[in-house]
Amino acid sequence: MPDPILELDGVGKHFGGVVVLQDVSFHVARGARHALIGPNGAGKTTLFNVISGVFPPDEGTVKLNGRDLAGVPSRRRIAMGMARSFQNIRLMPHLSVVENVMLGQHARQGLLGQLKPVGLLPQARERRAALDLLDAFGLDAYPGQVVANLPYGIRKKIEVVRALMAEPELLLLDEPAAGLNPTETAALRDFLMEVSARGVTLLVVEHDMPFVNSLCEHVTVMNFGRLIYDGTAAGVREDEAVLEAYLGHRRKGATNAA
Ligand SMILES: Nc1ncnc2c1ncn2[C@@H]1O[C@H](COP(=O)(O)OP(=O)(O)OP(=O)(O)O)[C@@H](O)[C@H]1O
Repeated sequence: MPDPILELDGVGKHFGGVVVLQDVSFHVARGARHALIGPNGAGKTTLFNVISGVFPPDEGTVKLNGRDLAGVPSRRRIAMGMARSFQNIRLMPHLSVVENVMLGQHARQGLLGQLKPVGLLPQARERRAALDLLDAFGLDAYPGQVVANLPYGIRKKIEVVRALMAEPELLLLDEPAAGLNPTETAALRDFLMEVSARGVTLLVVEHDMPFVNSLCEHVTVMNFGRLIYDGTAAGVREDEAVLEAYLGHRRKGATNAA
């Protein structure tokens, strides 16, 4: 791959005696919309935690823009260009939309966890940047509204916009379509296409396969902590190891012991 933004090489992780990730190696191309899929318990969230620096791998390396991230804490990774939005929305429900988006700037500075809402809310420049971002993504109807009062699909978009305040080159999205109805899912897909068109690389963990197929051109599949497929989204539908992982299909001629 000519210009990877993210490189994983031989990543392993165990919790006590349980091996959760084993020899995971793949690259994410700069500018890609790349999905990471696999059955429940395959290790996807654990891998996201290793990539974003929640905990270190036991083996292997993770590189961002060619730089080894060993020992680099999460907040520093954000400053280096990596942002993450979580499966369960982590917006502050009692704050307004624009205030929540402004907090994304503090995430870049490593302050999100230390902020006391309202009292330390920052300045006009950051408010302007947040408003511009909301405007750019068609969310200009919402800045003053309290997040708790908004539909789930809109809150999902706001969470992504907040992550964009950190001006990431690489955005990690953990099950962005979970809990959305089909209309909201389609709107989120269009929204993420727009984010991608602005040059942000997307790495997306997702169970919703129609959503994956309509958003991502590259798919990596994990099963039992190992990588079983890494290639085009079109090819994944034909791959026997993937079919077997999801559906329990047996290859022709395979024995029960195989
Ligand atoms: N802190 C931990 N301690 C022990 N085991 C863990 C820990 N975190 C995850 N695991 C185990 O690691 C395996 C992989 O979990 P992980 O959450 O990464 O999978 P996943 O692919 O994200 O699953 P899902 O699609 O259900 O979210 C599971 O068997 C899980 O029980």
